[in-house]
Amino acid sequence: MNGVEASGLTKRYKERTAVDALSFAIGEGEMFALLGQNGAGKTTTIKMLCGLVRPTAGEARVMGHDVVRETAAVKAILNVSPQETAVAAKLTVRENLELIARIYGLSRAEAKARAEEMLRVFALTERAGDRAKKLSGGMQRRLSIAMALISRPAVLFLDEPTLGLDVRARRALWKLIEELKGRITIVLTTHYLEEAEALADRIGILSGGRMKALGTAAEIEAATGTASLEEAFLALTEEEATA
Ligand SMILES: Nc1ncnc2c1ncn2[C@@H]1O[C@H](COP(=O)(O)OP(=O)(O)OP(=O)(O)O)[C@@H](O)[C@H]1O
Repeated sequence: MNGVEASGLTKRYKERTAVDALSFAIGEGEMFALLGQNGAGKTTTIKMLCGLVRPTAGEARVMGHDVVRETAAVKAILNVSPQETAVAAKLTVRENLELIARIYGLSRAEAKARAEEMLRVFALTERAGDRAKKLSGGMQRRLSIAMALISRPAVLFLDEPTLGLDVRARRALWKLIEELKGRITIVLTTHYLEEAEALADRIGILSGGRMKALGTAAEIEAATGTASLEEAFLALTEEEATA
């Protein structure tokens, strides 16, 4: 079974086509990076895959469940770590984790146990009693991803997971994300091409709502006759930049 698949997936807002007939499949356990300039359609695509925005046309499935007809099932098996971290500033780090676990229906004891596990995995145990607003940007990102993972989703969407982080914090987060590789299906959006190259099994490049290329970094470079992912990206998104 594929982790995520889309067929002719389209979203139109009045005269603007945000996502234009996308068809692709992401294997179960694959780490997939969705790249594109601002306004290329990444967020709209992810919102449709999460059942948050209704497609104008086409269809999509998450672990075999249709995102429109089986929205509840889709929401139960995926989770999202959004661009703006969804951390409650006034709650402690541990409380944030337990709250999400409880929202997902875990018992108090289970929620506590999972929160401790996440604190350990994400190296936040020492800060567990601190209010979330006191954490550094890197720690808040780690907490945000830990919160998305506490429900043990089969599919995880990571929207710009390392936005605004310094080099060291970014590398630390890459390591944590890498450890998830193969265990769950991950769709990650990023503006950092080196992040996509470091983490993703395959990369999709969106421009003007269309998938301009899909494959490994090497395949995309070969298909565009370029020597780096950055050059390939610039070549594939040129049309949009001058439109
Ligand atoms: N609710 C909406 N109503 C009208 N137009 C929208 C709406 N949401 C998105 N759009 C338009 O759809 C297009 C794609 O937007 P989207 O947010 O998906 O891009 P993105 O690739 O995620 O960009 P970014 O990198 O800036 O986050 C843009 O032209 C945007 O203005």
